[in-house]
Amino acid sequence: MRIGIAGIAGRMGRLLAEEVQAAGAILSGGTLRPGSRAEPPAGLPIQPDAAALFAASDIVIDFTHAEEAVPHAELAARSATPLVLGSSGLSAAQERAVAEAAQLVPVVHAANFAPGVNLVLALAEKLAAALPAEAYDAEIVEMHHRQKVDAPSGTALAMGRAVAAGRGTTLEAAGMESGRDGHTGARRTGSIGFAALRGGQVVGEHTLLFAAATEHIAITHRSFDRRSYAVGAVRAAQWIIGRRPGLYSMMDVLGMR
Ligand SMILES: NC(=O)C1=CN([C@@H]2O[C@H](COP(=O)(O)OP(=O)(O)OC[C@H]3O[C@@H](n4cnc5c(N)ncnc54)[C@H](OP(=O)(O)O)[C@@H]3O)[C@@H](O)[C@H]2O)C=CC1
Ligand SMILES: O=C(O)C1=N[C@H](C(=O)O)C[C@H](O)C1
Repeated sequence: MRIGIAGIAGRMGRLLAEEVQAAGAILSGGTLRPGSRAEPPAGLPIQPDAAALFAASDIVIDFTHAEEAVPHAELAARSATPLVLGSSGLSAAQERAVAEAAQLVPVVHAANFAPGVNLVLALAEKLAAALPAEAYDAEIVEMHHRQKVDAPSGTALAMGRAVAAGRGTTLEAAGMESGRDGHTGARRTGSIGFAALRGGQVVGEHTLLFAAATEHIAITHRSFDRRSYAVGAVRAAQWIIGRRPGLYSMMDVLGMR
């Protein structure tokens, strides 16, 4: 199996290259951002552009940037090359375009490829179904390294969606309260709150709180090593081969639904 890696010089790209090789797959190459000054990992094949990467690969893994998600999904559909997509911060229109491409080619898009986070997402939905939204306010706090460019994190949004699903609604309908500042007014019942911290080299921390008048429940997931994401993404790449076109999640890969 030939696996290609978009953004091979990135924090995730480098680890993905190692994990593809550790899994015994062939690393068909990687791409750099046009004009990039980043040093690619020594000895790894660099493709001139994304089209060449897709042509040389049986599967492509993309952990780059939201802006690349749609062009990469379209290339995947055109070349019938399954895609494992990890980038976060996609707009609603970008999410829709990826879903459209996934009608033609299998795509795994996950906010977080670490197995533990996916268990937390399942738990979040169950807790939200059991705890009345009128009494238990759902708040999500996340912290990441100072280089992260999008907020709230994709994982925090996935937690919000899981809570909304448990309450029989959507995140959009429930309402997001994000980045509170100034005279915000009182919290709206049923809305889902988000707070994003950035600093140092925190790999990724997420806490989901259900806060009521007399008690609160908190579930925290902490990632200490990006390798758990890379191992999960390579597992998704091995799983996706031979699947029907469609948009899959890490829950599908882990057999959790
Ligand atoms: N789903 C998951 O489990 C996880 C998802 N992520 C997500 O993966 C993405 C990448 O994270 P990370 O590896 O930390 O980021 P980095 O900035 O370290 O790496 C991004 C790589 O993509 C390249 N790139 C290509 N096109 C673009 C573009 N348009 N804008 C910016 N970079 C581009 C960069 O090139 P250059 O080197 O020239 O800048 C770089 O090599 C993020 O969206 C992050 O949120 C991260 C970890 C886990
Ligand atoms: O940018 C990161 O680093 C991470 N991004 C993902 C997200 O936005 O949730 C996953 C993980 O938290 C690390």
